[in-house]
Amino acid sequence: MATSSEMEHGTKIKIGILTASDSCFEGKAEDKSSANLKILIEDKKIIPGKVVVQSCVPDDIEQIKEKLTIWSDALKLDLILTTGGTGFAPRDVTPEATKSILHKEAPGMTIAMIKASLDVTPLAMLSRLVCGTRGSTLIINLPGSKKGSQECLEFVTPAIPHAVDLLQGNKENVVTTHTHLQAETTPSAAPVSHTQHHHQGEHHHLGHQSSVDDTKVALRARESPFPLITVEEAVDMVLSEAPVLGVEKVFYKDALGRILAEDVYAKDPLPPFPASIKDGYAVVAADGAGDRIVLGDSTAGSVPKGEVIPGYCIRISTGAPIPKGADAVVQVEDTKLLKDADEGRTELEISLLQAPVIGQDIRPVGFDIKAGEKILAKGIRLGPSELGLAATVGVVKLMCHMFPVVGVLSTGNELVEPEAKLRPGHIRDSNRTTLLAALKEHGFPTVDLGVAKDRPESLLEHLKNALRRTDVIVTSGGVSMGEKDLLKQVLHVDLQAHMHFGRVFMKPGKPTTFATVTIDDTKKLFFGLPGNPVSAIVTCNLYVIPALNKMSGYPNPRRTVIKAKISSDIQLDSRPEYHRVVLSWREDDPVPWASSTGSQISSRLLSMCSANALLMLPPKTKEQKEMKTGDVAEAIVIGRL
Ligand SMILES: Nc1nc2c(c(=O)[nH]1)N[C@H]1C(S)=C(S)[C@@H](COP(=O)(O)OP(=O)(O)OC[C@H]3O[C@@H](n4cnc5c(N)ncnc54)[C@H](O)[C@@H]3O)O[C@H]1N2
Ligand code: MOO
Ligand SMILES: [Mg+2]
Repeated sequence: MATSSEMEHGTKIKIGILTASDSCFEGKAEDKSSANLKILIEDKKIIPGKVVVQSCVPDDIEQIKEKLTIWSDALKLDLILTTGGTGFAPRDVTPEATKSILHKEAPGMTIAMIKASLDVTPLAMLSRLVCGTRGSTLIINLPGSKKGSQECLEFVTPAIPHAVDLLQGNKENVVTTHTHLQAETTPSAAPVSHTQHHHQGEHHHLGHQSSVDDTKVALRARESPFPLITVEEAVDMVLSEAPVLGVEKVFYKDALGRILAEDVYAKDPLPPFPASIKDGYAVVAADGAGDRIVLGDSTAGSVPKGEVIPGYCIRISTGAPIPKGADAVVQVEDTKLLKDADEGRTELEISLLQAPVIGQDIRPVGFDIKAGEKILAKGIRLGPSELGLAATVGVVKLMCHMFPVVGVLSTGNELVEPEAKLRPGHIRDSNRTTLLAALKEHGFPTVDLGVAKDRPESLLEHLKNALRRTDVIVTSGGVSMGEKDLLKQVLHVDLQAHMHFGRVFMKPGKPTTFATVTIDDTKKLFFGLPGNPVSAIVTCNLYVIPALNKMSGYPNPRRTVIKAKISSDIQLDSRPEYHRVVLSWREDDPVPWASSTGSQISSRLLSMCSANALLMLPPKTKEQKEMKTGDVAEAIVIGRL
């Protein structure tokens, strides 16, 4: 459901992907990067184009040059992406090969990739990516790794359609882009209306001027302008704003976790032929107990030859078709061997120990599923057995609700990548990892939007990029009262977002923010979660997951709430608390017991470790200051029980 940049651009960019790698060429390594780039372009539509050619060459300067030249001059591709061969290894020669065939270099694109990559890893300093044009073809070197190539491509995608327009001489598109750019960068420009906004939506990624003034720190608000609402009010608001997404046909193998949008009927009956329920002998029941001559066999997957007549039987396996003439199956345990031949290779005669009953151990046609029967109802979630049922009846394309694409953005000048060296004053970004994993665990497609700095321009740039690529944006940090907490202002002032709430009476998660923006008649949801690691994941569970459930078509998108007993006394907080607990069952007690994960300070992610529920504790009152061991409270289930 993410915005299709194809619609914005109108033309399809012809793209080639060239992998330069000795090991991939020799088949010693899998070329994951080029496959991923193709998915990004054709499925995720990050560029309005089509991959028309893909090839892998060794790290050989002549072979790389040859491909680039033919693809530019003969195939007249609009864009060539190379992946691999850009590092410091002796065989890495992609930049040299590229440079030697370019007519003009485009260092700005290289700088854009390196600048943004440096926020991800200091090793980006070693990048040697070259970009430029040959004739009307734009050539971009990307790193060899899947992650690196994806990130770098994403960093330059905002400029690609315009670059192609310029190279192709698409005057109309070029003029529109310039006009919008000028409008966007005029300092006195009034805040855009919704109509203007969605018009600008086509190219808004080309300028990131923010109207938020973050310089007058002394004059910042000393009180939050947002009313403190209850969690119930907040959840209701989120659910009433979240739209149920449209439907699409999904291949059954890709439909796990989707909500079915139309009933599914069986075309054929199951079993499609009368089938045996047991391994034994197909017989004529009226013949009674006693001896039978074995005529042959019927095993699953074959069509039995011959007909069973009184005095005879056919050996049969579970699931095999019942042969003509037979009306009962007698399991092998109820028979005795009378005569065999060829040292037991042939069964000649057996005896039935009991008289069979007509129809015994036979599944008639349509016993499990009748032809035309409704087997899956609209609104159900497609789990393993539902997909199996679709497979059984041969319905391989299922009409399902779309999944929302969810982007996760961290904000904060203090954040570094987990793999980077910790510098003074910095901490590692954990929220992005936690939130992306939580969303993935629920089956939603995610986009890692990286880290924005606590600056209006950086926030705006990241949010605009996110708006193009996702249906729902989940950010963490920057929503409270600090001088660097600018997210609410950027949403409101620069993006004209409708701010539904900005504070909730809860612990953790008080500054949780929810806003919506409508672009091209499509509503995008923003969840500005608080930066404290526990606050972020608790509020993701409380607000984001139900919203995504609703968007995906769940008839009941709310979280599951059960009752639990408290394992030890808990002091109540002045705010309603969502206390992290591990629920487990004790012998002879049907109600689970909730044991606290320890200190509940919202910076302590350890308090989420192993927690499978959030115990909903009421705020402290004069009358009640604590809850006692054995008291019952409600708990939101957030993990495996
Ligand atoms: N004057 C007030 N100060 C604060 C209030 C308040 O009402 N008045 N609310 C407090 C509450 S409650 C919370 S929760 C936090 C929320 O703060 P922000 O959402 O503005 O988040 P930051 O200030 O950016 O960060 C808070 C904290 O979390 C750390 N952090 C941020 N992002 C990450 C990340 N991706 N991974 C790991 N840790 C992260 C950050 O370094 C800070 O320590 O505000 C209180 N203040
Ligand atoms: O509401 Mo904050 O999330 O306590 O730390
Ligand atoms: Mg803050």
